[in-house]
Amino acid sequence: MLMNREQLAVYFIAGTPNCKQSIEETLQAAIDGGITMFQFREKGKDALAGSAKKEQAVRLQALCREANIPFIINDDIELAVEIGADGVHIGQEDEAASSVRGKINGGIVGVSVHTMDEAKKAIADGADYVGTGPIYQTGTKTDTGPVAGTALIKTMRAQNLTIPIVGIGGITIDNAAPVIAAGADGVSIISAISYADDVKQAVVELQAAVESSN
Ligand SMILES: Nc1nc(C(F)(F)F)ncc1COP(=O)(O)OP(=O)(O)O
Ligand SMILES: [Mg+2]
Repeated sequence: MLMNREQLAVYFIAGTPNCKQSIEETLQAAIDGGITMFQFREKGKDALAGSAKKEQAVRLQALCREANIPFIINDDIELAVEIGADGVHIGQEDEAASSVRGKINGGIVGVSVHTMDEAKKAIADGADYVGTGPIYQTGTKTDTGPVAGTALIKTMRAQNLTIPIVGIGGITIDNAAPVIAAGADGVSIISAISYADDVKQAVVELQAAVESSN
């Protein structure tokens, strides 16, 4: 699936451990609010595995297909290939984007980067977008590096790297605008959506925050 940078605008990421309600209800409400891309990141305590994880992925993939938004799987390349996901997101400890691209025939490949060298390697390897952070303090990912702010986003743009960039880590309605102002094409959100009292409204407000700073 070809990706355009506008699809990164409000990129919802979630796994079953991150959701108050059922992940299906949360995802559908987020879709109704206007998310532009979804990533199934089934990680951490109580995360599903094996056939339960695959069946959950297939149900979420169907919701995304119905809404015509890309369905991305984090880390689990084999599962992405098996169910025909629209793409994968990989970290520095996974195989290179170049070899992943070969496996997901035309799917989207996103890479987590924390330095200019990692960003340049991801670009050379053919990544469709890079994710960088944590922009702010995050409560979700326990093994993050130090809070990075928007420095790497600004540096990448200052050096005329044009690859689509999404910021991640502690982003909320109130602090999303600076991420876009720094040069990111979108924001990746877990808790500010999945734990919102009104998921749909939270997405609507995030979309407005992103659009206001474009
Ligand atoms: N899942 C992610 N998605 C993004 C995206 F760009 F989509 F916002 N950025 C970063 C991550 C972090 O992924 P994770 O598997 O927890 O850690 P690591 O990067 O160390 O593999
Ligand atoms: Mg990973």
